[in-house]
Amino acid sequence: MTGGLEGYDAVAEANAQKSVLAIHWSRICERLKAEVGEVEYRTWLRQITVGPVEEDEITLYLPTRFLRDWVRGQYGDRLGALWHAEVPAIRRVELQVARPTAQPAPGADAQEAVPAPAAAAPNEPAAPAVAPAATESPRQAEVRSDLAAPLEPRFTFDTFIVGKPNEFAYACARRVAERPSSPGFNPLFLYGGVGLGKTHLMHAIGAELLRGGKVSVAYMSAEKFMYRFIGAIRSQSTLEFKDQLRSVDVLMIDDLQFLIGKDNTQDEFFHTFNALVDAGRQIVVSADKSPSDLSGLEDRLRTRLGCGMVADIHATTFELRISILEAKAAASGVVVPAKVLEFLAHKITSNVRELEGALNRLIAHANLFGRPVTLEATQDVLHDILKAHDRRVTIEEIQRKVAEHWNTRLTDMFSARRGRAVARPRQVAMYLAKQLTSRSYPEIGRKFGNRDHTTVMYGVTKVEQLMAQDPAFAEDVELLRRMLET
Ligand SMILES: Nc1ncnc2c1ncn2[C@@H]1O[C@H](COP(=O)(O)OP(=O)(O)OP(=O)(O)O)[C@@H](O)[C@H]1O
Repeated sequence: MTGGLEGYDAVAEANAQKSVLAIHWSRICERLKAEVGEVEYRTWLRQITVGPVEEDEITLYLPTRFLRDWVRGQYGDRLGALWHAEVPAIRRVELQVARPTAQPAPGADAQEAVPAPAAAAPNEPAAPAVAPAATESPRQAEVRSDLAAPLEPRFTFDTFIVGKPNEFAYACARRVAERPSSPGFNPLFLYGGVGLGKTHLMHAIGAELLRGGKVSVAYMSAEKFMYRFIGAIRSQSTLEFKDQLRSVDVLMIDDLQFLIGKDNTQDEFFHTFNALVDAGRQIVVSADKSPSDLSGLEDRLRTRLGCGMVADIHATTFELRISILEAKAAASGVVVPAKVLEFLAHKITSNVRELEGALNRLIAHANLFGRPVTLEATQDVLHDILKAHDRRVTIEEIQRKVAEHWNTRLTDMFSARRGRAVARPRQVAMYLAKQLTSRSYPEIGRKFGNRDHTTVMYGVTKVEQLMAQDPAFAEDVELLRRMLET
């Protein structure tokens, strides 16, 4: 944790450029996916990695000449236009062949990726040793953007509202941010239901640590961890991946429950975990359940996870919801009457993400039309969200009804089977889940056998397209919707 070495500025600048480009790139990828569809995207575009920008030209890398030529021929112009729209200073895209070392495109991670083959077991890398880049460069305050996701600037301790349900988790997070690797607090295990602030607290720890000193922080979801790991096996760079991970001061892994059933990745995580803790580095993990309730994780991992500090975040109380709404309304600069805040806090009790989403919509509406926020306007603008909350259709109910209707097995809603006979009803159930509940794409994905949110987005779009093309199919879906609504 030393710093101030020669070359620091250049490294810091390069890192800053990398993380800014990564943000632009992830937006471009979302657009590309929407334009060309998931399958095309995964076949041709997901392997692109972003290189440097020089003057008005950005370099993008592809792993083989064939892919490079294909992408250049089919998508070269579109890539150029999308980059220019994102970053007007970029006018040209240069496609080159290179082994990927930069951050791959979001979703580079096959959603239903085959776990690592036995021949490439995590602890027996077949690859030749690759020099660990991270340990060679001067250590500095950095988010390891080469390795992990950028931190969300909104998620700080200052913007986290503390109340009874989360005060213990908040205090533990603060303590870790102030004194990482303290005995009794390593690992810090945060758990609780969806949308209650686990990710927010993890990012806040990261932001605070970066503010305070020369420390390298890597935050990533467990899902990303797995895909990075699989990617490293495929590209025969597991040793490099391990070295990168083990060179950070603080490793934060979000939504650990994703690793349930992914034995090879669990194994790798376990070894990384031990190596880091033994070297006095801090680990922070979040999950939807406590370590002891995470059945499906290996016992030795659950035991180690529970060895430090375990802190839960409980469901919100009315008081906490009001405090959060007040703070967010005040930060927006739009006047939201107390009775509207109370109405929202009464109606939307599921989690903070939904509460925040509803308030944001009201604020956006007020800004757009320049009208004051009133209770009547709230009921009107949020009628779909409020209806979903009144009706309380669950995703499980939707899955059951859809499976019955198409005469498929309920388990196929969660299975990895992809044949059209099972995939289509699954997509319809995803579509109805999006329409009839206020769940987010990632939450829906989790309910469908831990699928990626992009799979859900693709499924929803597919059903919309089919409904537009095929009136009989549209009628079927509408019928199901009506049955579920009543
Ligand atoms: N106490 C809080 N104060 C302010 N904002 C909060 C609080 N709790 C949650 N939020 C906000 O709610 C949203 C969802 O929180 P977050 O993503 O941290 O949830 P999570 O527990 O990680 O959910 P998931 O299990 O889905 O990953 C974020 O925008 C976050 O800023």
